[in-house]
Amino acid sequence: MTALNLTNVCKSFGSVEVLKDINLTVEEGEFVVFVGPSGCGKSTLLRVIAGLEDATKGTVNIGGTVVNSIPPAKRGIAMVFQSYALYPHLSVRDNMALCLKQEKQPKLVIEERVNKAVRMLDLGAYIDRRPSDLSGGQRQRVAIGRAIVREPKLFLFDEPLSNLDAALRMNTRIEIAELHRTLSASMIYVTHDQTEAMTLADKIVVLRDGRVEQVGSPMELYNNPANQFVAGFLGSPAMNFLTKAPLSIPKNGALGIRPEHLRATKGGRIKGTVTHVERLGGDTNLLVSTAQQEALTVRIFGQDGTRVGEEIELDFDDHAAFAFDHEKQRVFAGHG
Ligand SMILES: Nc1ncnc2c1ncn2[C@@H]1O[C@H](COP(=O)(O)OP(=O)(O)OP(=O)(O)O)[C@@H](O)[C@H]1O
Repeated sequence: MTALNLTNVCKSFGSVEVLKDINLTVEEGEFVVFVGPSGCGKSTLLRVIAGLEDATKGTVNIGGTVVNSIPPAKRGIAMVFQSYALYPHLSVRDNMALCLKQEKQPKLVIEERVNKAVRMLDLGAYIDRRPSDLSGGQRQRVAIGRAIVREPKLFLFDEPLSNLDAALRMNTRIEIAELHRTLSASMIYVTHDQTEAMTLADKIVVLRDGRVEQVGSPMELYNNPANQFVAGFLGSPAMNFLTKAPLSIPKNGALGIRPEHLRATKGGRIKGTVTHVERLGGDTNLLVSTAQQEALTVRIFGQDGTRVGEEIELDFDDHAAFAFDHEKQRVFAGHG
């Protein structure tokens, strides 16, 4: 069954059109990530699905029911916010149980579901604490627990890791992936972080300026971007775009080459000077200024001894390069 179906969804605030004709399907059990630059409409789309905003046009169908006129609490969804949104005066247990109490669920059911979520999220030691006595990561786990106990048809996450530091982000990311495997639930997750998108998603939806640019599995989008925006958005360091000779480049277009596909080699077609070296341990990133004054990033083996100021010759396999036309769309003739 389909968990979510969006048909021609539009959303305007006054005269500003924020979502433009969004069509999207989320299959049951799928982990779908909305990704895109700040202001592209990710959160608004999630809020329209949740019912916190009304769609100006189009239909929102959750689990086979059109929910446009159904209030958020009755849509069978649970949302986890960046800000946790916990009740400060309630304990962890009561924060998690509150929604079920409001639904007038039997006491035994509440206890069972809360205990199960507590075990799943390893929150046993904190059950009687208030949110103010928890770390950011623990608070976010409580917020996730509060969503789990509702046993929703669809989980919605709005940048849930943004307030956590780098190490905790990675741990919590893994926990969310494990949770998805355990619950086999349908999940939609909003982030502007492409690492989160690549590592968590079954399916990534790349949004830009209120429109869907491309939908696909992480590696589909990485290996087969439909346009220059998607190509440049996914991948770290980002794809290089060359626009000047001596290479064969579409008229007024660009040639895209990922940093890991460039290699230093004598007689290479791209000549340049190393302007900066970033040693990350396992990898090293070289910033190179080409003879045509274009900046390139090259990812090489971490132990390489290249220094700033060195002359360098670079090359790549032609089949690893992507050609984009003057409208930034992918061109397949001759490349890719
Ligand atoms: N209530 C509102 N009234 C007017 N404009 C709004 C409202 N909510 C959002 N917008 C506008 O809609 C656009 C999309 O906002 P949204 O928060 O969905 O973007 P986002 O992709 O989630 O961005 P970010 O990654 O920065 O959170 C922005 O230009 C924003 O200013």
